[in-house]
Amino acid sequence: MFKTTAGHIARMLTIAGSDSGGGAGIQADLKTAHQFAVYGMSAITAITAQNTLGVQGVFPLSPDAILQQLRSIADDLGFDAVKTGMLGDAAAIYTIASFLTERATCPIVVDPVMVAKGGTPLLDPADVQAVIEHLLPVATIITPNAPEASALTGIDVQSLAECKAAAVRIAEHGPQMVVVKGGHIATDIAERELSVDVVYANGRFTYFAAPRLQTAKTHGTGCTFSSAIASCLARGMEPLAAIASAKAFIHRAILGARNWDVGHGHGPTDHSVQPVFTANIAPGMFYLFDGEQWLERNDIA
Ligand SMILES: Nc1ncnc2c1ncn2[C@@H]1O[C@H](COP(=O)(O)OP(=O)(O)O)[C@@H](O)[C@H]1O
Ligand SMILES: Cc1ncc(COP(=O)(O)O)c(N)n1
Repeated sequence: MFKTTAGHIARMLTIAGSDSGGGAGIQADLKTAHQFAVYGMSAITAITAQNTLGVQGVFPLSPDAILQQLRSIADDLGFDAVKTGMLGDAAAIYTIASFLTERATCPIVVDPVMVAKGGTPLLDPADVQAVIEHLLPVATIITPNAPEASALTGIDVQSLAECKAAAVRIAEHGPQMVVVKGGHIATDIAERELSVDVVYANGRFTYFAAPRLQTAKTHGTGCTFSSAIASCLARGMEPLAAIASAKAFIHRAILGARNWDVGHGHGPTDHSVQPVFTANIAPGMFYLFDGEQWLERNDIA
């Protein structure tokens, strides 16, 4: 059931690429919004011919085609949160950032997508500067993975300490909150292999950890995570609670699809798992998700 407040239905807009394989991009974003009982809309930036083995083709849409979609949505439907994913090139990034500056009065989650899981570039490294100059200043929350945090800062991000250093550097460009995701780095804490997402805002770090799941079925994890954050923000949740819910959701989604037989490579996650809504998240703490709930575990940090 959609969450309504006096007839208002929470609405989330994704500005991203299409994944023909259905596991990442706008397909992941809309499935995620639906699972959070949020009304999802999309402005498509590029069409990819893609499956779990890799990306076979990329067909970008013109900045004008992107802008017309955005105007159609803004002129009629409106939105309570925006998420951006794969954007194409510097011209598309500039068009989208200008639109958001003029027309968005809601939270904006930027997932700075650069490379697909199989290794295909989805953004030319020459266009990273456009992300820094135009997109970071409009972002409420930015969610780079470790290689993206490296590309945005020049810091070789391979450890928790480097995640923290990169987060501080990225925040200097304007986003209110930075989440450096831990999917790509091995973090052993108290003899447990964890996937730790580091959040930085207002000079403080908050940590969201979950056991690292041993599986290659992680296609679309970043898309799913960022659209879950945007969906929670659209529902009016606080940013840290939104990130906790999103991390719990992606953990359950990876777990849910571990025995799936969809595709022969990096398989998709299970977007039909149940969201976890968490209210009591305090800044500056270390949280561990046990599959059901968030536990405050400053003892293991
Ligand atoms: N093997 C894993 N086990 C548990 N959580 C994971 C795993 N891989 C990724 N995640 C989580 O999925 C989300 C996306 O992370 P990541 O894979 O780093 O992003 P991206 O898809 O952009 O590369 C993060 O919350 C991360 O902690
Ligand atoms: C259209 C599109 N957008 C984004 C990704 C990145 O996927 P991931 O979430 O696994 O980083 C992708 N593979 N395809």
